[in-house]
Amino acid sequence: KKLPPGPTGLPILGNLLQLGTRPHESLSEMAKRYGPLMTVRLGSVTTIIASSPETAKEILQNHDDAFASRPIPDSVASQPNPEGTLAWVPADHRWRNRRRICNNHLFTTQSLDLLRHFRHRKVLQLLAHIKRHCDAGTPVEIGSLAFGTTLNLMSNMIFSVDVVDPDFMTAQEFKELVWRIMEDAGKPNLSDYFPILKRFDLQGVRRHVRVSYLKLHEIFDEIIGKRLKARASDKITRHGDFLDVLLDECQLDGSDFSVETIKPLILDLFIAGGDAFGSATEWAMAELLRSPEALKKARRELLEVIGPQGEVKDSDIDRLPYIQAILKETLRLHLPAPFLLPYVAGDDVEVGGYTINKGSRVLINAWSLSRDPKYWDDPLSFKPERFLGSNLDYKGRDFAYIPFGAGRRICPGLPLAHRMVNLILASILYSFDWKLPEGITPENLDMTKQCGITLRKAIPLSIIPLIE
Ligand code: HEM
Repeated sequence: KKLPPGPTGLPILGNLLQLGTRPHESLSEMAKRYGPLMTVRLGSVTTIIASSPETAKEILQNHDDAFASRPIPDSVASQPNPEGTLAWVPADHRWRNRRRICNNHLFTTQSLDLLRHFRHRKVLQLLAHIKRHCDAGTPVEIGSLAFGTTLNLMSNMIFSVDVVDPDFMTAQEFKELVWRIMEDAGKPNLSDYFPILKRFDLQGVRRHVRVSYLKLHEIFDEIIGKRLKARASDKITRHGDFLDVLLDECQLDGSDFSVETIKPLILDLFIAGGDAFGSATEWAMAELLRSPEALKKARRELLEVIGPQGEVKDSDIDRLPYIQAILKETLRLHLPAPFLLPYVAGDDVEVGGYTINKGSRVLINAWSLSRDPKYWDDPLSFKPERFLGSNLDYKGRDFAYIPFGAGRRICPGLPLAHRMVNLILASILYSFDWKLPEGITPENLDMTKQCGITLRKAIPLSIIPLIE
């Protein structure tokens, strides 16, 4: 069997040290030498890196059966009942069941249409908060505000309550706990590179992250407990939210759902959704403040479509091609998940004349695909125009551009993300003009990325809202 080629590594550590602080960049450089299907050894774990649209398509589409499962990171495994998650379980009947329920009750066009008023209300609360900063002339951290707005949107879809103070003053605990989990889960962890060392938890990641997991599970316990009590009484207690659906499922004969296993599923939705939304909004605004022409064009489109005295609604998004192009271009340059989520080979599979052995980890370097000069003209420049009049979108059909992944494990939140991030972006651009704080110019705005569970801006973007 011929393994894909790759760099020679050190004894024990393998190629771990060659990853550096920005693994998507270093692996992209290595792929130039070793090819679009490359083997690296990360500690004791053999990992295959796919870095071309062709190899990504082979893995995610032509052999999606063999690459349908994921390895579970040690930090995720530290929460109670980790087998209840959606993102980190093998693609078996339980995974299918969870995807079906999420798809049918959260992400269909019909359910998204029904929740329009929630999204609208959450965006109005965000705008009211920004207005206060505008009146005071103080800057806002736009990524963090978008993150909080998303958590409340999700918590209303799931539980019919706000988990973050909609005025962004108090009740930030939920937000901080989710943030802390993302920070901990995003740190390189020796237990994942040397599974034999797991039980020693040498960096204390498992112990540390478990505290946040337990606190969030406690918050969920309280909400679920209240709902169960109400359901047991005679009152009319249906809220029509996702928790109702999950509790109904728990009651079915032979159900693989229980009150314990729905908590990791709910948490997955908060973690997967919140950070990606926050990061996409923040990068889009950073790029626009570096490209005053694009910012002007976006505001002009909004004024023409919405008129001078209106409000952006989610039904307007289809009529805002330039805003949509800004989001697409942002996700091309700043994919929240540069390697998507990891896969594990369920079988020996032949790809491009090489064998990927059963049990190998597989990473798709989607960051590298969406900057490859073979497929993109002037790939490092921010040019939303490249998406205007083009059929290219992020639905996983074109393998040079897969910020939401592709194949059977493509992001289920894509339809919500499409509506919500476009709505937030359009609303904040329509209601305010924006400028950088004193001393920061479009040329010296720091765009350094920080690798964690997502690729965030290392220095949070702080910008000043204005009303003309
Ligand atoms: C800008 C927004 C978002 C981006 C860029 C994004 C991106 C991704 C990516 C790249 C994956 C991995 C796909 C793969 O491995 O092929 C993923 C998986 C996932 N995403 Fe998203 N996502 C976003 C928003 C959301 C939202 C809003 C939710 C839920 C409310 C969500 C829930 C999930 C879940 C549950 C998975 C795991 C699916 C599975 O393994 O079956 N995402 N997302």
